[in-house]
Amino acid sequence: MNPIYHRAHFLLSAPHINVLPDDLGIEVAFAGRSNAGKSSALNTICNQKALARTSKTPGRTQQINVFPIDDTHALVDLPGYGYAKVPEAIKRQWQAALPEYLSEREQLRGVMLIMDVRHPLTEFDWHMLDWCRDLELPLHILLTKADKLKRGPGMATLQKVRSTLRNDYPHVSAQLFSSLKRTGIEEAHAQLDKWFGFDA
Ligand SMILES: Nc1nc2c(ncn2[C@@H]2O[C@H](COP(=O)(O)OP(=O)(O)OP(=O)(O)O)[C@@H](O)[C@H]2O)c(=O)[nH]1
Repeated sequence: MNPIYHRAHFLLSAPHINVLPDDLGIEVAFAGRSNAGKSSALNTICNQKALARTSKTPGRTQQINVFPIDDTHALVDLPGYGYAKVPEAIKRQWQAALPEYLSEREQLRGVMLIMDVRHPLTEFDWHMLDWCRDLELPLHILLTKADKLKRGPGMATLQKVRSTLRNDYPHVSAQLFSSLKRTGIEEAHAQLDKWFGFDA
């Protein structure tokens, strides 16, 4: 487990990718369908209770939140996707901005895609998978809320996701995760270490 992630701290919320600062160094983005458990996963990975606000009300994460770890490495929390109460115009704006961010953000090294293990590979997830594949951007799936399933069904879901993606999505890896039980943290840290170059 790499304690460097415990140093993550909130820097800013950006309403649009155009106003993100350019000098963040290497960046890893966290994406996910609204309510998948993205904020909780970020908090767990960074060992902080309220780094990214978690909420039982889906969709509170409507801005791009930036959490530097140090001067040259940052975690970026992208808005939760698919929240019903967000006005259509904002949804459309974000739908257009997301692929733009993925394609134009030069310092972006990888994407952590958070899925609820009970509802993996939603329509939004497939868009993310396709965009990242087209850009040859590595993507790692956290199948979170794994505590909601027994070990057998959890492992079966993981194997199913891996085998579904194996042939057509070579830049994708996947793991089980639980913020509640704090499982899968080491594996998630190892993936981040790789992207940030902390494993060298
Ligand atoms: N059992 C269990 N519940 C979880 C886990 N992670 C998140 N939750 C719950 O799922 C709900 C949504 O979690 P959040 O982390 O706020 O989800 P989010 O994806 O950031 O949601 P948005 O703000 O809409 O983007 C909350 O009620 C959490 O307590 C987990 O690992 N296990």
